[in-house]
Amino acid sequence: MSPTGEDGMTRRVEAVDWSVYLVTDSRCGEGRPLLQVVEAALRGGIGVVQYREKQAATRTMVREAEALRELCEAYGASFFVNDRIDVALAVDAHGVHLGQDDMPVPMARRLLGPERIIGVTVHNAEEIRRAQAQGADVLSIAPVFATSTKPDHQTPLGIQGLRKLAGLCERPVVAIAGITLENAADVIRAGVDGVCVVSAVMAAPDPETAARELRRRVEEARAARMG
Ligand SMILES: Cc1ncc(COP(=O)(O)OP(=O)(O)O)c(N)n1
Ligand SMILES: Cc1ncsc1CCOP(=O)(O)O
Ligand SMILES: [Mg+2]
Repeated sequence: MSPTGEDGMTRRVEAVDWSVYLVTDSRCGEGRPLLQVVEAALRGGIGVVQYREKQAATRTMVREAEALRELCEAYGASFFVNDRIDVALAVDAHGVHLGQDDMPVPMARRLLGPERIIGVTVHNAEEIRRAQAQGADVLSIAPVFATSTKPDHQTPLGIQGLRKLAGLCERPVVAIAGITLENAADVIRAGVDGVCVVSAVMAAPDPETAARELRRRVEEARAARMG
């Protein structure tokens, strides 16, 4: 399959730009419409958007997810749905993101087919080994730092813990939790391909500038890492 589908969206995992990965949370947008905040973030250079909505009715979710998928398409970004394989399929998302309590990867693969991307949250070496063996396409190491955005998170790994786990990953790998403009470069230097953020962009007074500045710091840190 070509990196870009007929609709202009990037479909192959190798072609996804993981640098700055926005996970949405409608409670973090300071009352602003979700689409408005995400569009500003896309203008600032977000490469991946994940629709993460825990409470809404399914009808609301498919409406919002479809609108976000179209927006991502317009900006050449990739679009994922958190947890909900049915919603991902209904709106033709690039893929889904699954945690350790969500649909197991082999079952998700049967439902999604070979071409949609499956991302998996990993907290330790055993989860990395299993996710890779089961064919996850991208790993998200969590939690790097403490965050109030997901209060039920596990004990934070810190930069040293992140570095150890990132070294075990043979697939694209990102990191999440408590990532801000101030620590994004340290996270990239620990060996991941991108940073995932909720509040650093969703709650920023100016989400476009926040996304642009995050991207600049990620690119600088990656360039320095490569020497
Ligand atoms: C990119 C990314 N990484 C981690 C998570 C968390 O997934 P999960 O552990 O299933 O928790 P919920 O987000 O479902 O509460 C994520 N969503 N995205
Ligand atoms: C979805 C998710 N999974 C682990 S932490 C987290 C939330 C991260 O939010 P923030 O970027 O605001 O710390
Ligand atoms: Mg989940």
